[in-house]
Amino acid sequence: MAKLKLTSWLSSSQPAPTDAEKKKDKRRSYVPSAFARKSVDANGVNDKTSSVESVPAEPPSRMIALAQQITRDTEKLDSYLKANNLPALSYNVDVPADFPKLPEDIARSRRDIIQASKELGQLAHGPREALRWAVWEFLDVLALQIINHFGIAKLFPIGETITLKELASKTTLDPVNLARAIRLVITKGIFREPSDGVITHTAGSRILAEDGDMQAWIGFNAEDIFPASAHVLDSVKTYPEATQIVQSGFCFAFNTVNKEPMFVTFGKNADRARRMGKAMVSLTGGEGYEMSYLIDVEGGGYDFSEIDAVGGTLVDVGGSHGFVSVELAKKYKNMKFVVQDTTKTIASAPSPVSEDAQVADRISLQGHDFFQEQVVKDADVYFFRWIIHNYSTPFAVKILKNLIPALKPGARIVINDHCLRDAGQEDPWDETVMRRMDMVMWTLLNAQERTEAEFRELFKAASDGFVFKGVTRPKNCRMSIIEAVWQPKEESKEELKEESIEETKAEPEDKPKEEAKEE
Ligand SMILES: C[S@@+](CC[C@H](N)C(=O)[O-])C[C@H]1O[C@@H](n2cnc3c(N)ncnc32)[C@H](O)[C@@H]1O
Repeated sequence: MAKLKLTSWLSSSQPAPTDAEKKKDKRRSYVPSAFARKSVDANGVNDKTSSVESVPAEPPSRMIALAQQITRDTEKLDSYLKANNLPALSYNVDVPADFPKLPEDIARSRRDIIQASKELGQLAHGPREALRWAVWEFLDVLALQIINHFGIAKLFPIGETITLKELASKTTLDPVNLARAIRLVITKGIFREPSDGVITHTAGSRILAEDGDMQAWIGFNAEDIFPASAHVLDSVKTYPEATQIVQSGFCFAFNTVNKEPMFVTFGKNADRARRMGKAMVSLTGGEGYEMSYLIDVEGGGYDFSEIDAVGGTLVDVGGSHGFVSVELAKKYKNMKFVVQDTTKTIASAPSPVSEDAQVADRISLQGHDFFQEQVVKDADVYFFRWIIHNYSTPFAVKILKNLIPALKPGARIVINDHCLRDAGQEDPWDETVMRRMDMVMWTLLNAQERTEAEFRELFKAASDGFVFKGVTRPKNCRMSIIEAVWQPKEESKEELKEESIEETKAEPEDKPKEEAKEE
């Protein structure tokens, strides 16, 4: 097995790494950086994300500054809503579930309100009490898990009331237990109790009642990720290097350690697999993840027009049912697409893949395991969306290496994933979401989100023939576009090809091939 060429944070002046340290290094290409915020004010707040104006003489306290900012931004948002005949914001059952697309400055105000009010609340709690109760947030998830699992929101009509007793009679839940769970979610604006023991809907409970994808999102998070997250500690205590997909918190939670990865477990349970699929639909339809960001070139999406002009081919590796390729094919009328996924996933894809024959005729679907050598030779683009973040470094490197025998000079590798910025450099809410996603990857798959430097290292570890082009990110989108181009030194391609084939036979330790076979 060829050695991974990863930058080590242990400089040569330091003692030689132990075996355990070497194993840890395999997981991620560690890039020292990041804990120092670039621009922090005297109160420890990142001034890049705060639009509080400084007053030269005697600055207001942080709390006052935050409160003033909240007032200013709230007035701005409220005026915009009024000017556009949009309903005032409330928990009322009839308010729209989503904001319309807002102009940039109003969207900025909205984000600042969210962040500033969170910070103000923290300050008002004080450090000790804020910490004490931060760790109890999992209990909110528990209550939501119960409410969602038993479909409580669907049990009585929107706009009507129901007694807790009657509501309980429609479930197998004990009325006292139902009341306990429902009264905790009420503190989050989900349902309301206008009089003792009488429940009615809010906008939040209405979504829970009507949005099947949101039910799946909550179910997947509360019933799969939540128990799995409670076992990450077991997993890292047992396997500190945390690189193997069959040794994740998920595997510990569901008794599949060293047996099968999560994808295989889900492949054996149609309901769970469907729930995860719908949860992904909910996520990718949500703010910051819409597919339009990839397509909209003016907004920073990827420009495939050169490839389209020559009728080139894009391979959508791990492309599920091909919905990304379908959207691309609608915009690029000459390109061809090969969507690859596990045989099981491909078998369940809609046929035709699109109602539009001009689109469908240019898209073919193919069962292919990306832990095997790439079978589509000389394509122009190999595209990975939401794939590389599912794997720790040894696996991700292997996926890239498996491309090499198929690559022609100039072939592009385009990854569409999160790309983490240095700590404190992201919009605070986006940073929270992206770092939580990083924890989800760890929990489920011993995988990770990556920084630009880590993506660069990943390509470098796979082969020097990959020339890293960099990372772009469409405005307001959380996902980035990471690109490398295959430009091998003449003599190295054969060598790399042999190396890749050898590694397909040998590594990584937990036999990823089984994953694709069973899926
Ligand atoms: C998170 S989904 C991403 C799907 C799609 N690219 C998207 O943007 O939504 C990961 C996909 O990888 C597929 N997959 C998992 N293991 C695979 C393997 N070994 N070979 C090919 N596809 C695989 C799964 O079936 C799933 O469709």
